[in-house]
Amino acid sequence: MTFKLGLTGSIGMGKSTTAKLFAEEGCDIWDADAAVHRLYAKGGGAVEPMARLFPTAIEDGAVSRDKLKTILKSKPDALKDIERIVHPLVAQDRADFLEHTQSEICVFDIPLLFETGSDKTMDATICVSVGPSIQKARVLERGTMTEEQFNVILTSQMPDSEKRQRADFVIITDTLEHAKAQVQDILRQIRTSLTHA
Ligand SMILES: CC(C)(COP(=O)(O)OP(=O)(O)OC[C@H]1O[C@@H](n2cnc3c(N)ncnc32)[C@H](O)[C@@H]1O)[C@@H](O)C(=O)NCCC(=O)NCCS
Ligand SMILES: Nc1ncnc2c1ncn2[C@@H]1O[C@H](COP(=O)(O)OP(=O)(O)OP(=O)(O)O)[C@@H](O)[C@H]1O
Repeated sequence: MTFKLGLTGSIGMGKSTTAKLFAEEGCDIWDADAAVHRLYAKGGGAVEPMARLFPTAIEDGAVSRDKLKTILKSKPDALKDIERIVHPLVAQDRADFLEHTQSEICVFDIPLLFETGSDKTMDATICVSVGPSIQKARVLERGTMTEEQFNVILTSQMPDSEKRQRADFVIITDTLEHAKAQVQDILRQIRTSLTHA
């Protein structure tokens, strides 16, 4: 039996970075954002249904994120329609991964873990968090989003404070060394609970 550890956190809080730390400790990782990238790519499962609803978002047989962001700029509500197409396909990708993993502890990096109710399918949950000014600076430093786009995403997510309250564990992502120590401590606790189960 695989122990399923759900990893979440608001935009730019350090999910991918923390997931890599778990991978370094030997955990298999499933990444919801990476699944969306596969689904949007040429030949991916989301291309056809997205083309039906958002024909202008298709470029060279793939879903263009830039085009989607342009659509969202004039129509923020379109995010809900995108989610209705994408989320069931993402759920299928996750089920396929779970069927094939051999890992004792798997980490599921899911930005919308609590919003979609996926937390209920996990054995434990983690929220990564850091102060709001560091969060915003880190996202804008990447240069892939404007402040306006950052705000659209942020307001569509559950507030950080609520995620932290709901999660079984919180990892503060202020430095890599601190995050690594917290990852190792969580794994120690889970492994101890598994050997005593
Ligand atoms: C809005 C889009 C075009 C922005 O693309 P872009 O490449 O600039 O950003 P990226 O995909 O890396 O997302 C950055 C972060 O935004 C957050 N985010 C993305 N989609 C959503 C959403 N529907 N609701 C809330 N937050 C979201 C996540 O924290 C994510 O890690 C893209 O995220 C998208 O198509 N989202 C819809 C699919 C979805 O719901 N994905 C979430 C994981 S299942
Ligand atoms: N523990 C940490 N110490 C220092 N910097 C960190 C830490 N964790 C993440 N960062 C930095 O914060 C930024 C965002 O991290 P990351 O991409 O892991 O976040 P994310 O939550 O996966 O983002 P998104 O929600 O956009 O997918 C990156 O520049 C990363 O280097």
